[in-house]
Parts: sequence; structure tokens; C-alpha cells
Amino acid sequence: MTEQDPRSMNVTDARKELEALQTKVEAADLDYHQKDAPTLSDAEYDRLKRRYLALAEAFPELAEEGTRVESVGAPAASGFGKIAHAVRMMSLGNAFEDQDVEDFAAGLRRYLGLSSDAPLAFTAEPKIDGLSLSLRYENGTLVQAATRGDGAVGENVTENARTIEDIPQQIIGAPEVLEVRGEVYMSHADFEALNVRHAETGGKIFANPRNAAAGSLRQLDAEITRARPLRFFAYSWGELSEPLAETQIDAIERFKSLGFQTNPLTRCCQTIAELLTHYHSIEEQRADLGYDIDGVVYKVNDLALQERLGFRSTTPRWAIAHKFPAELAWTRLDGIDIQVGRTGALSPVARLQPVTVGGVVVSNATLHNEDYIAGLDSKGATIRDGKDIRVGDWVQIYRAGDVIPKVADVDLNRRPDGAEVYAFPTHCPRCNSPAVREEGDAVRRCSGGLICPAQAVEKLKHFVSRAAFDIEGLGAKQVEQFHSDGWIKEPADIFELKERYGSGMQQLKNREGWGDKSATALFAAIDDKRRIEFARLIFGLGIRHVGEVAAKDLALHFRSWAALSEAADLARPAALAHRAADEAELSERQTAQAEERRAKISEVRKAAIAACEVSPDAQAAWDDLISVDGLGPTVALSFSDAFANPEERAAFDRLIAHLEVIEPDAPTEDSPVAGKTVVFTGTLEKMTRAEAKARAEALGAKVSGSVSKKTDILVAGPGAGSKATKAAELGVRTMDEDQWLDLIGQA
Ligand SMILES: NC(=O)c1ccc[n+]([C@@H]2O[C@H](COP(=O)([O-])OP(=O)(O)OC[C@H]3O[C@@H](n4cnc5c(N)ncnc54)[C@H](O)[C@@H]3O)[C@@H](O)[C@H]2O)c1
Ligand SMILES: [Zn+2]
Repeated sequence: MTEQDPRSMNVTDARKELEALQTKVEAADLDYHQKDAPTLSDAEYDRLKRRYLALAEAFPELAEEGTRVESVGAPAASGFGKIAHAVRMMSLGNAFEDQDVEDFAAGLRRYLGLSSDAPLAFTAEPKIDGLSLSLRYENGTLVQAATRGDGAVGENVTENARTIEDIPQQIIGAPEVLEVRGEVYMSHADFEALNVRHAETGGKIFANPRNAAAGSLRQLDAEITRARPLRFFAYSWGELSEPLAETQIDAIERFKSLGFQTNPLTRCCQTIAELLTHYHSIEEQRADLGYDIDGVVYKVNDLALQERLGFRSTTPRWAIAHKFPAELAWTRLDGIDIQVGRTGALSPVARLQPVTVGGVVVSNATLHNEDYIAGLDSKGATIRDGKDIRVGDWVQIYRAGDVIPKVADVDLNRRPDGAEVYAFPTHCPRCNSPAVREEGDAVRRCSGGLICPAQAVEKLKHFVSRAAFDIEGLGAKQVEQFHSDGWIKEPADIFELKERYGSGMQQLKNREGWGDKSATALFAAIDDKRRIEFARLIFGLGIRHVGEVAAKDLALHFRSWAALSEAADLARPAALAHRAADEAELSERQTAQAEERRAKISEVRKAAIAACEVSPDAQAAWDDLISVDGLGPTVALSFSDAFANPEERAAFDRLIAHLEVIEPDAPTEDSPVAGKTVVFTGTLEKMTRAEAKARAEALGAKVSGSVSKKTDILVAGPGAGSKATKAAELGVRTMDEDQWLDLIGQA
């Protein structure tokens, strides 16, 4: 089950998937939060939700079209009185890998303008798997208890909460108004005893302690709750008449002194390394705790910083839940399928005896590449103790977070007799062309080019994807259909669909899933894209290594198709010389002695280039090409290869004949910042970073991410850190946001 990268998706496919996800997530939310009877595993639910969020983020316009706006939990169930929370109750963002935690902390530092070595402490505490509850005390007396509900309005469970021993009815020395928040949960022992009792008396059997806790608290008759052994940990707060403390950890201490249970594994950590150590220590104690936890929650300790960081729509920016990894499972590898990608890459996929991993049935998993199967990493070092993977083997499947399941390990004890070493195909399984592996490339590629149907379909999918031509009504599925019918083989064919098959549009209208309206709409959408921005066109060609950024830079630099293809032609001899030099360098690397290597290599490169007798014009064109922002020799070479390939070039020409290219706006040359290198740092208040960059570039400035001697201007907002220091050292002109806007005449 592979998921398509949202960035390469078409709006039609995205809408469909979003709608399907929305229906599933909403149903699961109701089953879980309202009925306390989940119909999906948490891992599967999390996967759906993350996928939903990733798509909604990539296609904000779809989220605005009325698809589900993100929310917390589920609305309060009918039957309960409703309580509007004075301060919203939130969910938590998730981290799965250590890297996610590093990214989280780095993001906070950026947001706060803290340098990477400035102190930033966090609390770490178990994430209790129960349900959250908000308790309101006025003048020390418990007056109200509410569930989270949808975050804004919860269910009134005051009478139920009064039956829980861990929840004090009276507290002494508290602020006049104090809302204590925490988790209601049930211990393993109590959960089991409850189910045994219910089995005897014919009561409801709960699937897990969380459901039992939620089902027990959310009873219309509080006397039923009284008979259920619920517990409560305090970890947070809502409305307060005066501050509780200055730090998270002191606030927890304060709860403790007021008579609440707080989790004994709560710690304050000074570094990420400390957080991770504590995470692993909690993970080790997990089985012995006697209650369910599903991760560790990290919170910024300084409450003033929490305040500054604030909230996103449903989660605080200052906290994250570091979830425990999804389970592992063993199963049999029944076969290895080879998928062929857009650039011909052959990717091995494990076909598995279906197995449940973290609540999801997995029947496919990635095997990465040839070396991975053989037991090697990209540098040739052994992995899995050098064990290779063979068809028939028992393999361990690992699945965490959003990540596609992967084959992680092999059980040699269960290897069937006669299992053979896997021979990676040397020919493309789709077109039978030789599959070649170049020096330094981990991937073997089909050399069939345009004759390979697998590559052709992937290229077409790329062509209609969101960042390229983004043709409404023409998603991956339609492209596959049209290609298998022989209607479209290459991008140019899309623009001939109407002439070829459109007379009366009989053919299309008669197809299943199509009608008069959708066929007409499709042709209109195609016509709409006959005028296309230059950068989208370049990206849509699907040249290896030429991504969105390189395409934009090429478009800005060359401005017209004629100039672009002319540059490719002119630079070709120098590109070939560059390749010859690369090859010479590679063989030299294998022989030369370490000390002499550098000098030797540059000598060998020079000789290889000299042997190619590159004209000064060609050299200048090549130098120009690799100097295009962010391009460099690898991308430039791949670009040059594409244009020098006669079949590909002919396909480009056929496509261009249908198009009118919209050239990018010329940057202003007479602006005060034209040609200047600018760096933005700190918090910008009047524009986003992206806006600031776009405006500066439109005025002919170059925007860079780091301060160096080449920097002309540093625009520093509040919270600017090391960049401002460096600029001062180098004597770089520094100004604030207003001065900058003044300078560019946009104050
Ligand atoms: N299986 C299903 O069908 C299904 C459906 C909906 C939700 N879910 C589960 O619920 C989760 C989403 O629910 P969510 O929005 O409550 O998110 P969440 O449970 O992942 O995280 C937020 C919650 O963590 C709790 N929490 C526990 N310990 C905490 C601590 N020390 N500090 C702060 N908060 C703490 C709070 O109640 C808070 O509301 C999903 O990840 C999924 O696992 C499952
Ligand atoms: Zn092929």
C-alpha cells in the first residue's frame, strides 16, 4: 500500500482521496470518542489522519472548498449537558522518530529566534492512554467537570467526576478560579477485573482500558461510574485567576501540593539527548507501569515561552507527543515485484503473506534497492549483519508513523532449504531493455527510455501532476486508462486528444465513468493549459534531477523555450567533457594514493577535459548553465542529456507546438536592491518569509539563507540570533523590517 507524494498529485485525485479520508476519519472519531467502541486500530486511524493532513496541507484550496476542517475529538454526545470550555482543550502533535523531535525543537528555536546553543528546557512525562477531563474549582470547591468533546464544547460529567477518588472535592490554597486538566484512566488490573465481572453478569466487555475508562466516566447515571475504579493524573490547566507558576514543572509540583495525583515519571530535561534518554527509560518501564501509555509528551518548560509560542488550530506549538514505535511482525516473503519509475528506476517491492502490523494488514513492503536485498547499505557496509533476503524467507516487517512498511530483518533459522540468492533483474520487466546501474548510483535503471511503457505512464502522471500542468479531470487513474487504450503515449498527445477522439467525443462519452459533461470539462481543462507558465513546463518534462526549484531557476534565467534549448545545444560539448572528467576521476580514485589523490585528480580531470577540445563558447554556455541558482553539474548534466537525446528532443518539440509559454516577469533592474544579496532573519511581522523572498526577487535581489562576505543586506526582525552577530562581525549592512520596506518603496 504505497501512498502518492501529495506534491506530485493532481487536484482531481487529491479531492477524491480527501473526501474518502474525511468520511472514514469522521466515522472513526464518532465510534471512538462518542461511542467508546473503536472500529479501527489507533495506528490505522493515525495513518488516515496524517494522510488527510498531508493532503490538506498540499491542497489548501480543497480544504477551503468545504472538506472537513480539522477538529479535535468528536462533538459532545446528546444526553449530557454541554459545557463550553473557557479555554479550548487541545490535541497534541506527534513525533515518531528521534529526528522528528530534533525537528520539533529546531522549529521552536527558529520561531523564538533562539540560537541552537541557547538553553531551552522541556518537561517529559508519559502520555496516558485515557481521556482528558477538565475540572473547575471556584474558591477551592469543585464546581464542574467536563470532557474534551470537540475541544470547544464538552460533556458535563460533574457528578461522575465526583465519584473518582483521585479527584479532590475541596482544595486549599488554590487560585480563586482554577481549571485543572488531566487524564482519566483505568489500571490494567481494574480493567481485567471489570471485564471478568461483566463476563459473569452479562455486562459490556471493553476492548481496552482506554475504552473502559471513557465508557465508565461517560455514564448518564453517575452511580454506574461510582462502581468503576477510575483514576486521574493532573498535567495541565485551563482558566486561571492568577498564574500557577513560572514553569511547567513547578505547575505540576503545585498540583501535587494541592492534593492531585501527578505522574511520578515527569522530568525536566535540559537537552534533546536527555529527553530521548528519558523516553527510552519510560519505554522500558512501560510494561510494568500497570496502566496504558502510548508515548511521552514533551512540553516547553518556561511558561512565558509557551505563551509566546501559542497554538495552531488544534494543537499547542510548545508540546509534542513522542509516540512509541508501531509493532513489528514476522511473515513470509512470497515474492519480489519490480516497479519501474519515471526515470526508469527499478524498485523492488516485497510481496508478503498478509500480516497485521500495528493493527493494519500489510501485504507489500519496500525493499529499497538491489544492495538492500543483498544486505548492504549505500556505502557498501553490511546491514542486518550481512544477511541477504530471499524469496521464501521469514522476514520482519517494520511500520512506524507515515512510513511505508519495510522489510527490516530476516530469520535465517526459518530459511527454507534451497532458497536461492535473489538475482536482481538485469532487464526491465516491462520492456525488456537492459537495466543498467551506473557507478555511484544505488539504483538500476531501465534504458528503454520512451519505448518503455512503465516509464511513459509515470512520465505522463508527472506531467499532469500538481506542480506541473495540473490538468483537472486528468489524474493518475485516467492517465493509466488512456495510456493502456493507446490514446496517449506522450504529453503532446494530451493536446491532440480532442482532435483525434473528440469529434462528437463519442469514444470518451461512451466510456465507463465518463459522460457528456465530464468529457466536455476535460477538454476545456486541457485547453486551459495550452497557455502554461515556463517553470511548470520545464518541471513537467520530467527530466531527472530537475525538480520544482531547478525548473523555476531555469525559467527565470533563460526566460524562453528558444533560449533554453539553445543553451542546452551550445553547452553540450562541455557537458560531455564534464562527464569524461567525472569518469576519469572515478577510475583515478580507485588507484591513486591518499596523499597524492587531490592533485592527481584535478590533473586527470583537466586532461580529460582538454582531450574533448571544448570550444570557448561551449565552455561559457556550460559555465552559465551550472551557475544557474541551485543547478550545479549533476543537474545540468542530466538536463543536457535530456535535450541531447533525439527521441526526447522530438517529443519536447511536439509538445511545444501545442503550447504558448508564459514567460516569467522580468525582474526590475533599476530597483535599489537589484543584484544585491539579501538575508532575512528573526520574526518578520508584516510579511511571511515566502512573501519577503518573492518580493525581493521580483526586485532583482538574490535571497540567501546564510550570512557571508557576499551578503549585502541583513533584514533582522525581533529574535534575530547568530546571523545578526555574524553580520555585525562582517560589517554587513543590517536593517529592520520597516527600514527594508522603506528601501524598496513598499512601506
Ligand atoms: N481507533 C480509532 O478509530 C480512533 C479514532 C479517533 C482517535 N483515535 C486515537 O486517538 C488519538 C487522537 O486523539 P487525540 O486528539 O486525543 O490525540 P492524542 O490522544 O494523540 O493526544 C492528545 C491527548 O493526549 C492526552 N494526554 C495524555 N497524557 C498527556 C500528558 N501528559 N500531557 C498532555 N496530554 C496528555 C490528552 O487527553 C490529550 O487530549 C489518535 O492518535 C488515535 O490513537 C483512535
Ligand atoms: Zn523499461
